[in-house]
Amino acid sequence: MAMIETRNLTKHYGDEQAVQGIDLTVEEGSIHGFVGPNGAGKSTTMGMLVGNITPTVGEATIGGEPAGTHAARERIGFAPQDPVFYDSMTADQYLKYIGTVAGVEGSVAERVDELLEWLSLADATNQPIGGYSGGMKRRLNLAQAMINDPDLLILDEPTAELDPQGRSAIIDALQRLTEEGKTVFVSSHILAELEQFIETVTVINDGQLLMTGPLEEVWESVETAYIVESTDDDRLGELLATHEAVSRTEPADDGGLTVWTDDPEAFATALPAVAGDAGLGLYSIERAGGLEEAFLEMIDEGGA
Ligand SMILES: Nc1ncnc2c1ncn2[C@@H]1O[C@H](COP(=O)(O)OP(=O)(O)OP(=O)(O)O)[C@@H](O)[C@H]1O
Repeated sequence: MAMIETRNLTKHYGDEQAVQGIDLTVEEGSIHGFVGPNGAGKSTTMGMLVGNITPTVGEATIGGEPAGTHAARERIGFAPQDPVFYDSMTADQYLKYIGTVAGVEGSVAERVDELLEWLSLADATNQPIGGYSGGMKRRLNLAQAMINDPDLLILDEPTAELDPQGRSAIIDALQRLTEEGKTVFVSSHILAELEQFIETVTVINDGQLLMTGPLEEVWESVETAYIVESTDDDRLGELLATHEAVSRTEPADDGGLTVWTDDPEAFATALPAVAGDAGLGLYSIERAGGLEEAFLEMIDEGGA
């Protein structure tokens, strides 16, 4: 069942077409990446899903309920990109306040303790938030989004400006959430990081949808590149350059040969055969780049 569904979702600010006719579906229990460069329209789209921004045209539903209605809002936990905390409050005080406002069922204190423990903030519980590190504030932002045990978490760049340790703590928390059956919709422009844990992805640029679907489809939508290391890369490059399974070849920046193909299966068979016939040995072959390259290529092709 779809947790998020949008049809022709559109937002104009005067002449600024921030989001233009986005159609997307996010299945329940999945972890979905929402990717686009600065100003692409990610925050505006998230605002419309949460119900904080009214679409100019089109609609969004959350678990079948129209976005912005009470029934939709109570299923969502939202962590904005730039949360505003009360610096003089402690995490404990802040979360109890949020929990009371959100009408947490049962004991607010118990829920807050659970979240502080879960997000490794228990030691800092009684320190004022003003003294927290960036990583602690991001985790607190996630905790406030989770206060009501929502089915869907909408997170706007939850790992922005974090060091690798801080990022991995957040990614770890997100993975545990999907294991519990939650749906996570997470925006970022750190693509190399997103691709480690998302299952499906939506790519937007200039307010327009470039693709939405399984991560593998991003791979399939662009040419695949491999870095091959052999006993004679120059010779291998000459031989492969004319092969029908190969689009082009180029010496790789850090040694070896980069080979682009739009038919990876045919290339996998051709490579050892071509090398073998020429008496060349193969040391290694690995896939080059990642979602980052695929994404940049997609944006270029989109004419941005
Ligand atoms: N309240 C507003 N009034 C006018 N224009 C706006 C408003 N909010 C956003 N925009 C414009 O809409 C476009 C999309 O902005 P949005 O913040 O949704 O992008 P984003 O993908 O979240 O960017 P970033 O990664 O920088 O946060 C931008 O051109 C932005 O300047």
